[in-house]
Amino acid sequence: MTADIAALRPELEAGLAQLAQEPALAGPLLDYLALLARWNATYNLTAIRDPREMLAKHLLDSLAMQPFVRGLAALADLGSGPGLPGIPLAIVTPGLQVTLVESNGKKARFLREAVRQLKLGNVQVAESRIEAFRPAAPFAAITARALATLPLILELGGHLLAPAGRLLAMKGVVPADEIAALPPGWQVAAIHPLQVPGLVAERHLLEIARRQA
Ligand SMILES: C[S@@+](CC[C@H](N)C(=O)[O-])C[C@H]1O[C@@H](n2cnc3c(N)ncnc32)[C@H](O)[C@@H]1O
Repeated sequence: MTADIAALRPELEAGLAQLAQEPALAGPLLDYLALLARWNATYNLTAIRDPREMLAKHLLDSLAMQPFVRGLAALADLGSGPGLPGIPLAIVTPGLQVTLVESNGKKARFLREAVRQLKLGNVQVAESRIEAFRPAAPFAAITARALATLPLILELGGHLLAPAGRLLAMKGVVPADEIAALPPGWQVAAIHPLQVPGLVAERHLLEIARRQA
């Protein structure tokens, strides 16, 4: 790990404390950040290039939704890109199986390398279009961050959810227009404002579920 990334530890530990997470998790999270920053220099995996900025906008932003996946057995992170929010969630939630669904070849290659180097035994990589992905069993939840509108996410990945499963979508301001355009059979089950340490921007987690007959 380079010195500039190691120097982020106090800031990350403070953010983890604010999110009621163990400070000891800073180690594996910084290993992931270091790998992401290294690959990003060549492969352009994320537009955010400064590791310090990645800490709040990628790591802590992803972890702010962790209370809503705690207790789940398995989820699929759709359009995971460089593993967000799936990899930070998997690191801090070892009992959770996380499948990262990503169709871009170089991003999927990075994800496989991250799983290998960081020894993420609870993470699988599915290099696939979301809409073409056919897992052995449906998921209790699908996550999506910076992927698409709510209706499009459901169109692409609704088939991946178990009957009582939920889409957990990270958004900035609550997208009233997207909610109004939800496909028939789906409804908002909950909207949670999120506090992301180091970010002033508004963040929300939307839970979308099937309407019960
Ligand atoms: C803007 S990036 C967001 C990445 C990550 N979720 C994040 O929060 O940083 C969207 C990602 O979704 C992937 N993607 C878009 N449509 C997809 C599809 N239909 N199937 C699989 N991956 C898709 C893209 O390749 C890209 O990596």
